Parts: sequence; structure tokens; C-alpha cells
Amino acid sequence: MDTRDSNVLLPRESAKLIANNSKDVKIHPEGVKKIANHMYECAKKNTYNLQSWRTEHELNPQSQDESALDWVFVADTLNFSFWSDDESQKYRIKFNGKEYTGYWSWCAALNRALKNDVNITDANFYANITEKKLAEILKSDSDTPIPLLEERVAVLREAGKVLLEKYEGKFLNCVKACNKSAQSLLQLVVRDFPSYRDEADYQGKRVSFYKRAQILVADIWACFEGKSYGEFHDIDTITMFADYRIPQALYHFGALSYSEELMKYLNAEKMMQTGDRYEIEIRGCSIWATEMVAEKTRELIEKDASLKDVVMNSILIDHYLWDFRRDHAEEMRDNIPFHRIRCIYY
Ligand SMILES: Nc1nc2c(c(CN[C@H]3C=C[C@H](O)[C@@H]3O)cn2[C@@H]2O[C@H](COP(=O)(O)O)[C@@H](O)[C@H]2O)c(=O)[nH]1
Repeated sequence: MDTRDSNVLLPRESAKLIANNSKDVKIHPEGVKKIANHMYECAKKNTYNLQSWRTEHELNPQSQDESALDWVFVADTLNFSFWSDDESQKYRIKFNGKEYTGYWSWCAALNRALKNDVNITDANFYANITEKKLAEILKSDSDTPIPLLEERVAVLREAGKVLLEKYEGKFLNCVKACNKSAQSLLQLVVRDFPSYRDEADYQGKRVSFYKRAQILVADIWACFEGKSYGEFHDIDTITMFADYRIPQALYHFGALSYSEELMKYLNAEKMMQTGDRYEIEIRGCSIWATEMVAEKTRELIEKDASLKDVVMNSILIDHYLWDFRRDHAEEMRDNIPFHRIRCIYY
């Protein structure tokens, strides 16, 4: 099923174009190699793999049924913009005796709602959700509310209405329509769910990052461990998800560097607008650097006969880097700024 708008470059081609033309963001092969060595070690010790998505994260669904699929779809529909203007004033959610911030706070709020018998993963419920109801579901356990509440209501309602109108209210019908192709599911999602259409204009071309659409496919693959609803024959064509955290990890390992002007801009904590050249270069170079890491890691694995069945792709590298950044947030925060943008795409 080729449903894609042919004049939009796919994320991998977009990233290559941006990396080849970038002025303020540079990719460094030695940093790429450093991460590839890390991933090779993980492959040898089997410390980071397809099962990690479930085993390492208590908030992710532990079942592998349609309810898990519905959870992933809602989670990734609102999986954007969790950073706080002021690091000391974070949106926080307490759940099952633990406190969560950032992306995990959204997952905690989602699970808290389900525990309170709120049908937040049912399209019949969220297609008509009110701002008041979503505010209740996302109610912060700190003085800081979740950013972009109004946008979250609009995005959730849109997703619910499309599911009801086109897919009998079941995201499973979207998965079934794609004949186990990650690219087909990606294209269906960006075609039918406008809030996932994460694109930009760059040097006269229409480029795409599709961060939430790609992480949606990847989360389904990981949740079902590549089987059942998560079986995709072309999963390795999914790129890293261009958010505002992976660039920090890539920078930490020396795979990315910023010009003096860009560093000054980031350290001044200035806001960016969707489509700014700085934003496009950070996101595009991050994707391309991760593709280079995936290629290097595969080369290392291919030379090692004992690792012939190991699964390794940009998704697992992304997850490793994202978890690494989260686990080293304090250390990174002081010297590796992230780009500040308020949008519904990441
Ligand atoms: N590239 C990439 N971006 C990711 C994720 C995830 C969640 N994935 C977890 C689930 C299973 C995996 O194993 C991961 O542990 C969230 N995000 C993005 O990060 C930002 C939030 O950051 P902070 O404010 O620090 O919480 C925001 O843009 C959000 O969209 C990822 O995996 N990759």
C-alpha cells in the first residue's frame, strides 16, 4: 500500500540531506564509533535487547494483547513536550508509591486513570473528551501543570474521531491494514492522523521526522517483542525518534557538536519555533548520526559469529541512548543544553 505523499522525503533520506548541508550541527565519526562499541558490548552481554522495553519499565504494559496496543496508541498520541520552563518546577505524578517526571509522568497519569476505571484508552471515550476531564486525568502532583493541555485535548479528540470514523474505533484495525509492514503503518498513521505529520521545509524540499509515528511503530514492535501485532518484516527501516533528549546523549558521547552560535543560543534557553533551521539541523543530524551508529554496530556484530542472531537496529540504539540520558540527567543537565520548543510533534 503506497499511500505516501510522494514529494515528502522519508525520515532517513531527510536526515541524510540535512546532515550533508548542516551548518551549525556536526556529526563526528569517532563519537559514532564510541556509541557503536557500547551497543556491541550490550549485544555481547545481552544487557539491552528487545525485551528491555517491558522488563526495564514498570509503567509500560506488561500484557501482550489488544489492551496493550490501545495503551501504546494513546501514550504515543500525547507523547510530546514534557520539559519544564524551570527545571525546579516540574510536572510530577505520583503512582504506586513512586514519583515520575517527563515522559514517564504522562505514562503514570495514564495508568492512574486506568486504575481509577477511567476508559482513557477507549476511542469512544477520548473522541469527545473535554478539557476539564483531561485536566483531571493529567492532574499534577506538583504545582506545575502538564504543558500544552489544550493541544493535548485537540490531538486526542482528533485521534479518537479518526479511529471511530475509519477503523471501527480500534487501532488494531490500523495494524491489520498494514500486512506486517512498519513503513505501511507509518504512512497510514501520518496520512490519517494529522497530529503525527511531523514535517518541515528545508532548502526547497519537504522533509519529515515523523517522530511520534515512528516511536508508535517501534513501541508496538517492542511491546509485542516482534511477534503477533508487533511483527514487522521491515522494522529496521524505522529511524531513531528525533526528540529533544537524544541530541543530548549523542553530544555527550561526542557524536554531535554544535557551533559556537548555536551553543550560545541553547545556553540562553531561547525558544525555537517549529521549522527553525537550528531545530531541523539538530533533529536531522541526530537521526543521521544514529543511522551511522546502527551501521557501525552491525559491522561489529557481523564479525562476531557468536552474535549472529542478535537483534540490533536504530530503535534499540535510540532506546539505549534515551534511557542513558535519563539515567545521567543530572550530569548532563549542566553542560549539554537541549533545544526548547513547544510543539505537538515530540
Ligand atoms: N527518542 C526517544 N524519545 C523518547 C522516548 C520516550 C520514551 N521511550 C521509553 C519507553 C521505552 C523505551 O525503552 C524508552 O525508555 C519518550 N521520548 C521523548 O522524550 C522526550 C521526553 O523526555 P523527558 O522530558 O526526559 O521525559 C519527549 O520528546 C518524548 O516524546 C524514546 O524512547 N526515544
